[in-house]
Amino acid sequence: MELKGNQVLLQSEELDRYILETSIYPREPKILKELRDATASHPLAFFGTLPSTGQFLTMLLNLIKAKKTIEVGVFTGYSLLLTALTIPEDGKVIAVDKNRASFEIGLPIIQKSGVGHKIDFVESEALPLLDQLLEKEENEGSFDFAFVDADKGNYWNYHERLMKLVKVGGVIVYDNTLWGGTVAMPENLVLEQKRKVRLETIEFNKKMAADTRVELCHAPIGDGITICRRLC
Ligand SMILES: C[S@@+](CC[C@H](N)C(=O)[O-])C[C@H]1O[C@@H](n2cnc3c(N)ncnc32)[C@H](O)[C@@H]1O
Ligand SMILES: O=c1cc(-c2ccc(O)cc2)oc2c(O)c(O)ccc12
Repeated sequence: MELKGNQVLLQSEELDRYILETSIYPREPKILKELRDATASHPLAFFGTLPSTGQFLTMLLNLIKAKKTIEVGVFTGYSLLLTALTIPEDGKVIAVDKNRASFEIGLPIIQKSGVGHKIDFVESEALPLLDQLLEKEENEGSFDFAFVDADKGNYWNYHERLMKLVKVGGVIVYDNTLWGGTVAMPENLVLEQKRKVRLETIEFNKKMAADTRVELCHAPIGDGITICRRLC
């Protein structure tokens, strides 16, 4: 069956709600909830990183003690704000999005949070920005962490660049890599508007699975996330 709405990959929406209400919403920082609420009336509100994914990203950032990070795909800033809240006072997140207007919806909340100074937002297509970062030798292997949540057809292009920017032992997370569960469905059961990204995601997942440069974990959190750790 096609997955819709909040893209629940679990056995039931009730189980998804159970996890949210038991373990996620009560621990979600108030300022992130505020940003989520400010995004709720946006016609593309479903773009926002899911709180389940956000909670996992926060734990991962803490576990690896991430200090210098990159984010590709900001929208109104949910994952960006959680990153800035989690990295240390002298940490930095370089965030790129081709659309500044959506970032500006979250900006007043980010400014109020007191962690805005850790954020360098760049309005740009992501590929040229990553290429620009790579032009400076000092950026190579200098990032602890990257989160990618933008155009799915470019994920492999982002991966090739991020593999040079992230240090050996650093972590890259890709969002939406189960694409509402459609990656495992026959095409004829998938809504027409989801088919292109489904094929792009299947192709990306195949390439990632074969990439021996990384340790890999493909986890059914949120809309599916792929976590990879650079090995060499
Ligand atoms: C799903 S949203 C990101 C959600 C965000 N992580 C959050 O927590 O709310 C995807 C974003 O990627 C941006 N985007 C899509 N293609 C892009 C590209 N080629 N370069 C830069 N940004 C892009 C869109 O403008 C959009 O804001
Ligand atoms: O419904 C979407 C669509 C996208 C998307 C598709 C194609 C692009 O070039 C950029 C973005 O991304 C989404 C996403 O990241 C998400 O978490 C939920 C829904 C969608």
